[in-house]
Amino acid sequence: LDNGLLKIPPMGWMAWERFRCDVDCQDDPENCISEGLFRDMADRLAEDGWRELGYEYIIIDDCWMSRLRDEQEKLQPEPSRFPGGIAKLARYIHDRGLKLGIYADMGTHTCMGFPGTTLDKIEIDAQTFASWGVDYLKFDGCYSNPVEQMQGYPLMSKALNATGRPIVYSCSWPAYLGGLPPNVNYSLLGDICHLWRNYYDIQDSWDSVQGIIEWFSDNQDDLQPAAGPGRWNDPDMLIIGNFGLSVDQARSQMALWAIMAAPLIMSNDLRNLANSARAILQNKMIIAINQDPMGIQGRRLLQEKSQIEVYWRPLSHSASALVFLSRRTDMPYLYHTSLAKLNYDAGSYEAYEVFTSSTVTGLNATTVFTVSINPSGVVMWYLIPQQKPRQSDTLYDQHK
Ligand SMILES: OC[C@@H]1[C@H](O)[C@H](O)[C@@H](O)CN1C(=S)Nc1ccc(F)cc1
Repeated sequence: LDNGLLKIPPMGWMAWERFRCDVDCQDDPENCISEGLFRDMADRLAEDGWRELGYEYIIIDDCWMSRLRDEQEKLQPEPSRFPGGIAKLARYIHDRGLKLGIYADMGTHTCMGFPGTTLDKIEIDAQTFASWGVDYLKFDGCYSNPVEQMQGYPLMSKALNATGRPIVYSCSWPAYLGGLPPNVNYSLLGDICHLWRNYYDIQDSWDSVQGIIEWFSDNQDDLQPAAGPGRWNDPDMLIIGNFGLSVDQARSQMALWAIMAAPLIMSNDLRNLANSARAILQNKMIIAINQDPMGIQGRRLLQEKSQIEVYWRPLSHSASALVFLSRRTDMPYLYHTSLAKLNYDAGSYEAYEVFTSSTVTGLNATTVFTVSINPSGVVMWYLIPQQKPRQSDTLYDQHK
C-alpha cells in the first residue's frame, strides 16, 4: 500500500509464536497475554539496543480481547488482563520510542474464538484502534468465507485510511486462499495492504522453517515480483531464541528472511534470550541487507538435489547478498563455486561473511572459492564491488 509507510520491511516483536493464547494470569502471570507482558517487552526493546537497530513495532496478537464488545459495540481488552486499557499501553510504548500493533479478525470470531470483525464492524473497529493510538493492525481471516474476505480486506484498508492516523496494515488474506494466483491477486494486495501472510503459521521447529523456505522458493516466480517498498510478503515470525532451532538453523532463518526482504518480527522472550540468539538477531550486516532501500526480494538461484541451495538478493550500490544453505542432515561438507557459475558480471568484489565477519578481497567472477557448511547450516556473503577510486576520492585513497 503506497502511502509512505513501510518503505522497508517492518522490524519488531509479536507475542503469538512464543506466548500463544496463554490467558491464565493466575497461574502464569509472567507469560500470560497481559499489559505486563507488553510493558516488559517494550522495556527490553528500549533498553537492550533493539530499538536502535530498527526493531520498533511491538505487536499484540490474538487473545487480548474481552469476550464481549462494550455497550457501544466497541472491542475492548479483557479488563482483568489489561486493566489500564490499550490507550494507556500505547502511551507506555510510544514513550519508549516504539510503535504498537494490535490484532483483529475479518470474520465472526478470531481464530481462538474472541470477538471477530464482521463487515458491519470494520468502521467502528478501525476508529477504535486509531483512537487508542495503534500504529499497526494484523487482520486475520478465520471464520469468514472468500466472498466476505473479498469485501472486508479492501474495506478495512479504506477504514484505516479514513481514520487519518498512519496505521500499517498486515493482511492474512492470501494465507486463507492458498497463497497463489489465480485465487490470490498480488497486485490488488499491493494496493490495499503493506504486508501479507502468504502461507501456513510458523511453528517452533526447523521442519517448519524449512517448509516455509521451500514453499517461498518453489513459488518465487509468483511471489518475488509482488514485493517492493510498501508491499511485503510475510513468511511469518522469527522464532530465533526459542526451543526448536540449533544455532546453525537460527542463522539460516535469519539469512533467508534477509534474502526474502521479510519482516523481521521476533516472537521470543526478550527477558531471557541466549547470547547466541541475540548475536544473530542483532547482526548489523544482516539487518542492513534485510532493510536495503531498493526493497528487491531475493531468489533461489541454484538447487543441487538435497545438498545445497544458493540464494541471491541484489542490493543498493550494485552490492549483493549471497547465501549458501545446506539441506544436508548428515555431515558438514565443502562446496566449491565461482561467481561465474552464478552468472555474475566481471569486476572484483570485496566479500564479507556475515556470521564470522571474515573478509575476502579481490574476489572476481572466475574466482573459485570453497565453502564448508554444517548440516542445515548457512554461509552468507555480503558482496561489494570494489570501486576504482576516482580522482575526487582522495579521501578514499588515503583511507584505503
Ligand atoms: O489465533 C491467532 C493465530 C496467529 O495469529 C497466527 O499468526 C494466525 O495465522 C492465526 N492463528 C492461528 S492459531 N490460526 C490457526 C492455525 C491453525 C488452525 F488449525 C486454526 C487456526
